[in-house]
Amino acid sequence: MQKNIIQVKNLHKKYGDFEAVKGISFDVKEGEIFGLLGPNGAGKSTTLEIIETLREKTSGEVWVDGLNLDTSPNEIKKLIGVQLQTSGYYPGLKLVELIRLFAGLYNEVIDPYTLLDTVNLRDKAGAKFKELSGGQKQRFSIATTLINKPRIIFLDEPTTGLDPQARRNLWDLISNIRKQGTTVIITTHYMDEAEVLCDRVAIIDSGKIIAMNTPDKLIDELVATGFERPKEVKKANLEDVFIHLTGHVLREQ
Ligand SMILES: Nc1ncnc2c1ncn2[C@@H]1O[C@H](COP(=O)(O)OP(=O)(O)OP(=O)(O)O)[C@@H](O)[C@H]1O
Repeated sequence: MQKNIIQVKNLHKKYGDFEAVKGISFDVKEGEIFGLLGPNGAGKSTTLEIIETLREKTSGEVWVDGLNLDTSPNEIKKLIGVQLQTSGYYPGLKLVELIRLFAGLYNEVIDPYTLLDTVNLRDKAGAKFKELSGGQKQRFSIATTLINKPRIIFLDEPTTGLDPQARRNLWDLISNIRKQGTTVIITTHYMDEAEVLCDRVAIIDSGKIIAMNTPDKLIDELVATGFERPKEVKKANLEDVFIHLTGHVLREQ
C-alpha cells in the first residue's frame, strides 16, 4: 500500500467575499502523477499554491509527508520543487548561471551540466534564458524544480502553448522524473495529457471536486451510463497526422 504523501482535508480559500475553493479533500500517493483538471478559474492554481506554502488558506488542513502546513511550512518547502512561471527567470543569465544561482539559494551543490542532461539541454548550457524556445524554457523550468532534490514537484500547466512534439517531449520528461521516485502534481487543461500521464485525476469545477479516480475508471463510469460519442471516431486524428509527418523527435525551434 502506497502511503499518502499529501493529504488535503476540507480546504477553503476566499478572496474577499468570493470563495474560490469550497471545501475540497484529496490525497496524493507517494510516487504517483496526480492531475488537477478543470476549466479556467476552477481553483486549481489556488489549491496548488496553498500546498506549495505560497498562498494562505482560509480554512482546512494540509499535510505534506506528515508535516502540517500550519506548523511546518519551512520543512515542507525543503521537500517540494515548485515550477516558476517562465517570466520568473533573469532573461540575460546563461542557463548554467541560473542553475548555480538557484542551487546557491537552496544551499545545494550540483553539477549544472548533469541537471541540464536530464532535460536534454546540455547543448544550451551557455545560452541565455531569453534565447530559448517555449518548449526549452518549460524544460529548463522543470529542471530548476529538481535542484533541491525534492520528493514532490508541482507543475502548473507545464505544456500550455507548446507544439505537439514539445508537449510529448515534456510528457516523457515528466514520466522519467516520476520513474526516479518523485511524486508529481500537475494541472492541465489537456485531457489527452492527463490520460497519458496521470495515475489519478481530480476534476475541479467552481472550487469543488466533482470526480476523482484513474482516467480509465472515469471513462468506464461514463460509458456505463450509456454514453456514446456522437459519431464514429476515426482511428487517427489530425494531431496523429502532424506527428507522423513531422516526427516525434526533439526539435529545437
Ligand atoms: N489573488 C486573487 N484575488 C482575487 N481572486 C483571485 C485571485 N487569484 C485567483 N482568484 C480567483 O479565484 C478563482 C480561481 O482561480 P485559480 O487561478 O485558482 O483558477 P485555475 O483553476 O487555476 O484557473 P486557470 O485554469 O485559468 O489557471 C478565479 O475566479 C480567480 O479569478
